[in-house]
Amino acid sequence: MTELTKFSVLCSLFTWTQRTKAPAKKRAKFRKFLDNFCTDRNYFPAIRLILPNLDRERGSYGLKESVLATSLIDALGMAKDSHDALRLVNWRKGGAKTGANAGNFALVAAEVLQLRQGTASGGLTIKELNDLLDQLSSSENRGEKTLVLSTLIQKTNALEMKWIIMIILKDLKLGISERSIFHEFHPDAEDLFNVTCDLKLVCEKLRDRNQRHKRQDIEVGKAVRPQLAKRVANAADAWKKLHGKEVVAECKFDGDRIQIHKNGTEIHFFSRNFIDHSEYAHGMSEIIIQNILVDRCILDGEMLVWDTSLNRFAEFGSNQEIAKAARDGLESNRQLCYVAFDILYFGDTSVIHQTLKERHEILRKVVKPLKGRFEILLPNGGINNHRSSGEPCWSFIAHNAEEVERFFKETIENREEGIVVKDLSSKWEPSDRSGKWLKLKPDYVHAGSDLDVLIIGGYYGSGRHGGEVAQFLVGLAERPSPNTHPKRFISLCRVGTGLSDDELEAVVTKLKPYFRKYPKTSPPSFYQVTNHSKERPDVWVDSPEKSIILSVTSDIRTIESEAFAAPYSLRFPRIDRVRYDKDWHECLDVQSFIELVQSGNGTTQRNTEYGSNKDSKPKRMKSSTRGEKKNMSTVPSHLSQTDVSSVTGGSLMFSNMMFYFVNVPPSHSLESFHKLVAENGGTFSMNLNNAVTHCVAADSKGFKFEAAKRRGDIIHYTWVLDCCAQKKLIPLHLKYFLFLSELTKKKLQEDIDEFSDSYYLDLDLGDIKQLLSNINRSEDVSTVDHYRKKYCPKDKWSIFNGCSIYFRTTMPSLKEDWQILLELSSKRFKVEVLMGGGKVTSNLNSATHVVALFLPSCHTNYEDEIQISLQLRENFLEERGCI
Ligand SMILES: Nc1ncnc2c1ncn2[C@@H]1O[C@H](COP(=O)(O)OP(=O)(O)OP(=O)(O)O)[C@@H](O)[C@H]1O
Repeated sequence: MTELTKFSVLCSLFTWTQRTKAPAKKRAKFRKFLDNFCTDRNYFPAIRLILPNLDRERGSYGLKESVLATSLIDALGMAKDSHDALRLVNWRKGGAKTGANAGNFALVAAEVLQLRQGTASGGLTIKELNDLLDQLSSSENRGEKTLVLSTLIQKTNALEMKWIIMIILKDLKLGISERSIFHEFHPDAEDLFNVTCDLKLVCEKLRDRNQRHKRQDIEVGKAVRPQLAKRVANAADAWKKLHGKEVVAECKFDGDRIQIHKNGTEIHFFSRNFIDHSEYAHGMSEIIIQNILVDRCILDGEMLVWDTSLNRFAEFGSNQEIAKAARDGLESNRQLCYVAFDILYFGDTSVIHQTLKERHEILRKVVKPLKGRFEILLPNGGINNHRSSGEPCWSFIAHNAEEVERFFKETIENREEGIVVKDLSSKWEPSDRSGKWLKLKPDYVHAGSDLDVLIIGGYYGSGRHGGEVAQFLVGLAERPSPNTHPKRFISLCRVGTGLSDDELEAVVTKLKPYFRKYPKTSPPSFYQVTNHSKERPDVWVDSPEKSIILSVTSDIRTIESEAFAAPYSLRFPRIDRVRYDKDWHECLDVQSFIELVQSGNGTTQRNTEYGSNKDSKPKRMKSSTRGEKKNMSTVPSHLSQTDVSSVTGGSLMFSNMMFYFVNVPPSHSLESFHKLVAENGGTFSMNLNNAVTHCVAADSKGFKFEAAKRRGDIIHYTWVLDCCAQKKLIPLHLKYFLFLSELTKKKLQEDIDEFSDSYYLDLDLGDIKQLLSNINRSEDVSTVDHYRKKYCPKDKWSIFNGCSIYFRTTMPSLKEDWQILLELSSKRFKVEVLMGGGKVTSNLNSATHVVALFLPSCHTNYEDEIQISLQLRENFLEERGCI
């Protein structure tokens, strides 16, 4: 009898399975357990404890490690500040005693429990345990949960309690896959589970291992394990894999994968983990009922949020918030929107065995789309119909790899997550990831030196990294006043991946002396942080000037962040490398970060165009839970609009043009350019958006420049100045381009050489200078240096190589004729310097040497000085082997 079997038997099976390496032996032992202890073939009570993550009969326990720790402390009646209580709370770090177990909550708990529970089994049966776990999941507050936990503690020993904790945390770490357990249980178990997601049903229907089960089709009301996509490296790869097939390429929407089951007025919203998300019902059920034209149906798709004011999908992460707002009847310009990309069932038949092409046709007939609320994704029609012309479409039939590649690029430029390429002749198969759907996502963006962040805190790891800091809280600098170092750092994100174990250890070892714990409510004052639990590190770096810079990369998209103090956080951040070569104060500042996010993020750009009546603020920044962010300006000073209200009109030469200044030369301010543009009838944007017609820059460096390059041509700022000086629109000769896009290059291929030099346009001296300065000469310079060193190491033609010499020739109260003499002699010296490969400079600041010339005219003391300076000169020449 399964239910009367002692839980200790199951514990022995767990312990044995965990220790045994050979998969076959593990499976054999599991079979033995089923045959010997489940003689009544009532398998579910035991199997739900073996595969707790698949059991949907019991609701969630609402107990993750930290709540479980405090509940156990109460259940055991321990003082909160006792040594063992702290070990439970700090389970990731562990204590001296827990060393090896740090990072594994169940093991740390078992150590603590061992001292209190002893080793004798409490004799709990499988039925009693299941009843108590039912109580635990249905109890509504922590007090009730604590009572159930204390009953469990009374009826078990430490070993049994350890396994119960693992069941509650839904991860037994047995080292045997779900698939092996299913296969050993019954050859059809996995298939049946995939189409029903119902463990109880699987256990009940497949009691006889020798009796095969007729392949079951999907049913309305029972979640199906979703078909998945396989990742490919690039469009060519995708094309190769689907060779000869008819292929549809679709945008990869970034929301929650949701299966909608409609049965009359009964609607379910099943997630990938087959949880029914009833919170979507308030915002969506009515729409689903009215716009699905059949009574029974299963749709596959993505739940997203549509922003009606921006007319686009909102960034990932707001589904729950908007679902709650819909439930509470709150007005908002954002609403839930379901995008159906497939149909699995309609009427009274499953259609997963039909081809995708056929399913698309069914989808078209069955769903009446509603803009921004309920969309269908079809290559011809559906959501594609309301994209404005010029915008990339959401889905299309691809004819070659180049088309897929272009679509992928457009989608990424539009800041979507990626694309999914599908075989139109394929069936829909539950849980399949064999390659009928291929996903293409952008690689991490290598921000290079631009995304340099400072480590400000550390989190203890779990498992292999238990007991040591394994992740970091990183921050950006608050922009310091000129010529000073930053004084405060603003939390940006938590990052843990990217470093090898050795690299991680090296960083942690270096920082260890500066790791300090601070009370939860008062973190170090030099960090601006939130009180969000996700952010709170286990230790802080208590002196930023001792900390280390990390270069991080991330998915190209950022997210608005409530957890961290910076207005945006990074999505899927990774450590690119540790920047031991950089000082702590060389960390990126938050305003530059905002600038680079906004320069590349379509969702934040619409309202920032000069001349529009719209609100000119960039995207609203969410306030943190405790309002720390309120003190920070949402619009950094360099992003705030230039006030051009007082500008009086000049020409209209820039009319119909919108300028975006990537950067400006030090000699000019951004405002001055904005004013020039406005004076001449143009408009400007603070961000790089689709309306910008002219991207202008002074310098081809930086993240913003890279972002602008991805979009197209970049013009040198001198063009704007030249137009204004000549009061006419000068043709955009090639010399005015700082960067030419491939498209423009192609167009101009017949007119220019590799350095963008025109074959037939006449150039003046200024043009040539400009052209030369556009050429990256670093390689040429190093080649010249190489030959100079090789062939004339101490030659008189290169004695002044590398010197930049400033001549002081003016002297106060010098007679005119003496002054002429002095200048004549300095001329000779200057020629000498030039002949020796040096430079003469008139800028004292850039000089490597200063030469003062004196004449024995008005003051006798000068004679001494002449002697000294001549002597100096001789020494100098001698040093260089000239004398
Ligand atoms: N047009 C689409 N077709 C299929 N899946 C889509 C589409 N748009 C968005 N998706 C999402 O992409 C997922 C498919 O990718 P995959 O199967 O690899 O899921 P994943 O493991 O969650 O991957 P990722 O982390 O890349 O989203 C689906 O689960 C779904 O949520």
